[in-house]
Amino acid sequence: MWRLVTSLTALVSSSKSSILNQPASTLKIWKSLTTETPILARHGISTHDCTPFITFVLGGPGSGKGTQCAKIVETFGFKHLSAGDLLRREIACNSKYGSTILNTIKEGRIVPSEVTVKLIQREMESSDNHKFLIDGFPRSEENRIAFERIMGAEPNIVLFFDCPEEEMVKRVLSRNQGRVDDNLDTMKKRLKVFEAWNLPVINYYAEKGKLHKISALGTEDEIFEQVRPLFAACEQINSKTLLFLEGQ
Ligand SMILES: Nc1ncnc2c1ncn2[C@@H]1O[C@H](COP(=O)(O)OP(=O)(O)O)[C@@H](O)[C@H]1O
Ligand SMILES: Nc1ccn([C@H]2C[C@H](O)[C@@H](COP(=O)(O)OP(=O)(O)O)O2)c(=O)n1
Ligand SMILES: [Mg+2]
Repeated sequence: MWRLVTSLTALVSSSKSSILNQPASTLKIWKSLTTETPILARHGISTHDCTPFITFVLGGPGSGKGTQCAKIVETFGFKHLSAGDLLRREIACNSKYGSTILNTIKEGRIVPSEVTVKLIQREMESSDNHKFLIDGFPRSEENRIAFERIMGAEPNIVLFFDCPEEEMVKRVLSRNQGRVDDNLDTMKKRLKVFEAWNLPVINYYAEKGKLHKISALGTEDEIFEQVRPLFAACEQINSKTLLFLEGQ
């Protein structure tokens, strides 16, 4: 359950994290509680009042978004929603949008926002979890605005895996998952699309003070050590807030 808003300032400044490329004073996080406790009940806080905690996970193709999301899920219990996976599922089940999505993905372009947001919405609304990692979304300002309009929500934090193009190309070409877009031709187009459409979204969240830029070079574990402090800080807030409530 997600409810109170707490400032991370103290926690972040004591975490010695190098990933926070913004003043800690601008960082706000919603308190997360996954279970109803007597302490909460005494304070009139119910799990029915849930507001989701939303993390957008951005980065170029092959920057390691999916790999790091799996680690966040395993360590912090988030629900992982990969926009690309949801779209590929539509192709696989021959939905009415299937062939349009397939052609768009092959050409390295972005699927119309209405389609992608509806898929994300369906998953969020049917999930018992309230902590979401939305991976590979928003990929354009149009995506971002459609999400805000349809869901009436904004992300609490945004991760950006910053990776040199050369490394992204290398990783995508050796990904070996049988994806129709993992070839040099589509990859070149995807990199152009990333620069033209995704970078403005990244800049938007940087200006809003929500962006956490992470260097995507290094081993998977080294990269996760940059990610971990962010979510660990959220967990620390949970326990501190509970202790605070307990003292009331
Ligand atoms: N830190 C890393 N170093 C080397 N290869 C990586 C790293 N992280 C992920 N990979 C590999 O690179 C490929 C792309 O990673 P993936 O998580 O699918 O990226 P994205 O979701 O951003 O496209 C995968 O084959 C993955 O195993
Ligand atoms: N928000 C999104 C996310 C993905 N897509 C489409 C277009 C993308 O090139 C493909 C693949 O996305 P995916 O996030 O799975 O790709 P990477 O993991 O970054 O390689 O899906 C989209 O149209 N809109
Ligand atoms: Mg991915």
